[in-house]
Amino acid sequence: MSAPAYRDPIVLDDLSAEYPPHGPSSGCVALRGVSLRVRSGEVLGVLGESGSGKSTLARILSGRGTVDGGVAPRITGGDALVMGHSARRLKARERQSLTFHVGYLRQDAGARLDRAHTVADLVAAPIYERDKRFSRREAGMRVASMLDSVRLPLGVLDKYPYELSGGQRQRVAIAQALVLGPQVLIADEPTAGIDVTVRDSVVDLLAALHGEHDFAAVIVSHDARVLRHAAATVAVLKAGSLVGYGTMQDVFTAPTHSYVAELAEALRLSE
Ligand SMILES: Nc1ncnc2c1ncn2[C@@H]1O[C@H](COP(=O)(O)OP(=O)(O)OP(=O)(O)O)[C@@H](O)[C@H]1O
Repeated sequence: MSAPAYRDPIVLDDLSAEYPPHGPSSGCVALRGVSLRVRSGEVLGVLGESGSGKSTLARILSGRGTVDGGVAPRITGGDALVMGHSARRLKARERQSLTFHVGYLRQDAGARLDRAHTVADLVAAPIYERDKRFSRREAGMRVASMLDSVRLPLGVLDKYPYELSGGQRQRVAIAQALVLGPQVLIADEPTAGIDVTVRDSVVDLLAALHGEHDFAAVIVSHDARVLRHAAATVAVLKAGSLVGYGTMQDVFTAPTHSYVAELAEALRLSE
């Protein structure tokens, strides 16, 4: 299940994607000719208003296809290469390899943790999904070390999601996304739904984990302030098109689109 040779973990080449018509839904173009790349160890922030295509992009990059049994986005033009795998032509075996190497923190991940399982079982789940006979002892050690990484006490191991705060649940979800030691992390709105007082600590945690584990990451947010400390480069989407791309500094000091100028102004006001 090794990945093909590649230079940059993520390369988007003129990527267009849409949701095909489904039942009463008439379908929708979600991404329009997006090109960008994420280099090894780089953190890219993806910004955009609601409906701009951020989650669609995250979903495609994660290699997971559909979530919640909904319609999966279909690539209609260009391609996304993730660790050398073409998202457009992903075979089942390649998908397995990709999902092993790419951690995915889906939108509302903390809130969606299965209430019927303890933290220990939830964080270990990706390990046993891969290998049912994996050593319990080794998995336990890995889970404990992940909890430590996400700054949670071992006392939460036997707790259920409903016994934790929103911020703690999100940390459990982050531990789950990282337990297989991915080379790429895709985090979709990691601070959404979390109390404003702990929002910064979740972003700081992601930045610290990135420093410790050196994965490449794509962090999606509708809020530029969330990305300010975590991402060096940023891609701004508007109605599925890329309207800003480069270092945070370049994108916001010389905006090339009125929407990016609005974001830059909001950032300045929040300083
Ligand atoms: N399963 C789906 N079926 C049909 N259309 C969809 C589906 N999911 C998203 N869309 C549409 O695709 C477009 C992009 O949606 P997407 O969820 O990627 O946006 P987003 O930027 O992540 O928004 P938000 O910040 O609200 O999560 C929107 O117009 C949305 O209505």
